[in-house]
Amino acid sequence: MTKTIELKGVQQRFHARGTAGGYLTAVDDASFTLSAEPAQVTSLVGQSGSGKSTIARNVLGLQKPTAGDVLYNGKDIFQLSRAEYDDYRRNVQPVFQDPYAIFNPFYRVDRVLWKAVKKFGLASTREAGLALIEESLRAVKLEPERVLGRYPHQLSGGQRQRVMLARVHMLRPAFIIADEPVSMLDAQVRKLFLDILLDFQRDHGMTTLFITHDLSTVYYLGGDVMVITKGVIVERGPVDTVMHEPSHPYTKLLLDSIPQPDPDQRWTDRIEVDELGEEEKAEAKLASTPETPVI
Ligand SMILES: Nc1ncnc2c1ncn2[C@@H]1O[C@H](COP(=O)(O)OP(=O)(O)OP(=O)(O)O)[C@@H](O)[C@H]1O
Repeated sequence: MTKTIELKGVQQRFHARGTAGGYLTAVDDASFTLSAEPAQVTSLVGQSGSGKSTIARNVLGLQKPTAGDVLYNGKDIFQLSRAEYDDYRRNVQPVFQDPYAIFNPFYRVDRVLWKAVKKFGLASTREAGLALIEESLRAVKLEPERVLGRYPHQLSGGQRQRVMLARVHMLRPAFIIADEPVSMLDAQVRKLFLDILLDFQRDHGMTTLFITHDLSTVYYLGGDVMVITKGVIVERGPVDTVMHEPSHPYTKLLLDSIPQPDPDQRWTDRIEVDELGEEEKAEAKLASTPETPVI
């Protein structure tokens, strides 16, 4: 059976002071399906505060939607049996913007890889485990001898991100949920990271939900795109079609806001953020206690 992740009418509300009704609708009636076969890249693009990370958290089971369903292979992820849950945890892997939050600064980076080997029983001997770790580090263009034995602060942001990709490579999940994974990386390392994701799709059949505010990254990845604004997915389709023939005014606005390298054509347009002020949004976010994702 083809593995699937399906969102059906997902709505996420948060309590927020100073808003109409005392709550904020971060995601409204979101529905889409990700399928493991054929492997695909689907991007979710929208401005800051549009609800992208909330959808990622819903898909990863870190946030239970106020309404609607998140289904894994047709079953509600919040009601999986033990065996189904284990399968889901192995096959739906996150990659976040800042992997620094996931590494424990007191342990060498090896630990995150060895934990995956042990937790998911990937090797029966230490030698086999090490061979697997080294193979996966090489698959993400890292030299094992330059990474193993180091502490997180001794690696660059791009190297830390790729250690997380090495972990994904070891697990071979059906799905990667990548939430702004390249927004802290420079252009060259960003391209390297995106190429690795495309390799994973082509060579290992991994399907990625790629969350970003950056249309040029979406364009590079290809595949399908969903455009989200104010919690609502307003447009979706193949990247080429959406980019060249956008049908929703918001998509047109996003496209118009891409800076032009032509000095005679300066970037002057601003994108208006939604009706909540930035301060209110920041306050609403602060009011909640962020959970540290456990992987
Ligand atoms: N736990 C929470 N409690 C209250 N409000 C929240 C919570 N999480 C998110 N929000 C609010 O929901 C809205 C959507 O936030 P979300 O983080 O999903 O947006 P985003 O598109 O990922 O933005 P960014 O790109 O800046 O991360 C924002 O207005 C945010 O302040």
